[in-house]
Amino acid sequence: MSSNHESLFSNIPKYVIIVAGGSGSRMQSAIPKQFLLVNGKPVLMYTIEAFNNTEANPQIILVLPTDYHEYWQQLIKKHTFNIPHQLVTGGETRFHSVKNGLTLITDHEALVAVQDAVRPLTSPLTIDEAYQCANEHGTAVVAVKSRDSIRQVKDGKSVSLIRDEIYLVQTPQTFKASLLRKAYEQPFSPNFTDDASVVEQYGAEIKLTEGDHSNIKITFPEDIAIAELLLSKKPQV
Ligand SMILES: Nc1ccn([C@@H]2O[C@H](COP(=O)(O)OP(=O)(O)OP(=O)(O)O)[C@@H](O)[C@H]2O)c(=O)n1
Ligand SMILES: C[C@](O)(CO)[C@H](O)COP(=O)(O)O
Repeated sequence: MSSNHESLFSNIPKYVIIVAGGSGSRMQSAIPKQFLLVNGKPVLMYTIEAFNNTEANPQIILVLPTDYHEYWQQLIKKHTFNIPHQLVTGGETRFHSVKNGLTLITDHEALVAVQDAVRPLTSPLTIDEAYQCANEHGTAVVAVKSRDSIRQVKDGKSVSLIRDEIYLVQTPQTFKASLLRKAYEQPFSPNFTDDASVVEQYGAEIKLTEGDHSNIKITFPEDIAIAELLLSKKPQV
């Protein structure tokens, strides 16, 4: 990033809404997966640290399940975690949790990233590139090309799709605040599986930025072991 670019960029307020309001039903753990320990540290702390290590240096809004605010305070103390952030209560679905996070952002000129709390391997470079792209185009969704061949199953029949046209979508998903707020005023649809689908339904074009196959979402029990391995190979900042 050139210094000119950087100074232009630094004038714009930036936020990240880290959604950690889910229950992690597929993980089947005693506590929601965002609090599980990976190499001794809660998943969520890695995710917050990644954003804290960016040039963008966004204000952090953390969406937590209602019942886990006190638990989070205990974790903060135990791990002497001191990255500043604001807390919001989670909603019934990811969509509603993002909406709750957006209530804290009144600045329409800002850039807002939405990040799954359970992606502890997102790199600061990926995050900065996404803010940059959203600054230029209004939208930036991190994605990777499929490494596998793809077939679509419909009405009991499977057809091959052109692999080079298929991207797997990750987070962060970053937008101009005014656009994201308007998009999230739409009524909820079960097809809203991420922020891009909400903003696309509102009518905006979605720009993709390059992600990384290691930016995994911790979803099933085996993902904890994969994250432990990948994080142990990552240089700590
Ligand atoms: N009501 C919800 C549901 C999900 N999320 C967050 O959205 C991210 C991605 O969702 P997912 O992996 O599906 O998490 P869970 O909903 O917790 O998992 P599951 O679907 O297995 O129950 C997670 O960081 C999760 O905490 C949220 O903030 N509020
Ligand atoms: C937002 C997301 O991580 C992009 O890949 C994904 O859509 C979340 O899906 P989930 O079913 O809520 O885990």
